[in-house]
Amino acid sequence: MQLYLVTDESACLGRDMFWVVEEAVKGGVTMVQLREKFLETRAFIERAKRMKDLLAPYNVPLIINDRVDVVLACDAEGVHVGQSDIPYSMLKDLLPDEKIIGLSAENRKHILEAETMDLTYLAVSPLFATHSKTDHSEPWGMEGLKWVREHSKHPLVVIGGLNAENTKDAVKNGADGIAVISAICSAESPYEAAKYLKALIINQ
Ligand SMILES: Cc1ncc(COP(=O)(O)OP(=O)(O)O)c(N)n1
Ligand SMILES: Cc1ncsc1CCOP(=O)(O)O
Ligand SMILES: [Mg+2]
Repeated sequence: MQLYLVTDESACLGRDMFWVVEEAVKGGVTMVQLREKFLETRAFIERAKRMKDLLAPYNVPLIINDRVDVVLACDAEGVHVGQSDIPYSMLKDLLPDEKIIGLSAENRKHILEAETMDLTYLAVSPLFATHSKTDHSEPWGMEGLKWVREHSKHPLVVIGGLNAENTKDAVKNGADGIAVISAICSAESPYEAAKYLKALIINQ
């Protein structure tokens, strides 16, 4: 979870997304989320299976955005859901106990509600404004992250506008993991970008 890559084919500058992901994993990415907002179900499953085969030799877990059916169909390691997605209580019934569950929290109420949940991580979303998600809510900012760290028992992932300039600060203020789309997918070298971010996280 330390360095978490969220995929977005449109952010990959015309390069093959699987190539981008493999370079990023070689550079130090520790978890990958397949985020497909427009694919039909069968194409999503096929892509998820291919991604799982790519990640397995590196022991990097595959997380599926939004879709429990796709998690089950390709035996991915887990799911990431937001506040408008399938509710946590249903997820717990549908998924085997060992699956990773990540949940987005967009405000203080979400953080407090999550205290009774058995989550693998809670995403502070978004930390900063970003063009990679058009419908995001009001950013938490660094002060917001400090508040979350004081009030949540969960491992925290930050997402939204994370890059080489602000990663160290986010970790200092309570982030256990940094999740990115553009800082890796749109980097000239996804390998070097991941390596650099990973070093910032480890040596903070
Ligand atoms: C690691 C991580 N954090 C937050 C999100 C956002 O999830 P959500 O609010 O459900 O929005 P969509 O990604 O589904 O558009 C995420 N995907 N990953
Ligand atoms: C999927 C998602 N959820 C909250 S912000 C975001 C996009 C993060 O993209 P970037 O790392 O390019 O800011
Ligand atoms: Mg969602």
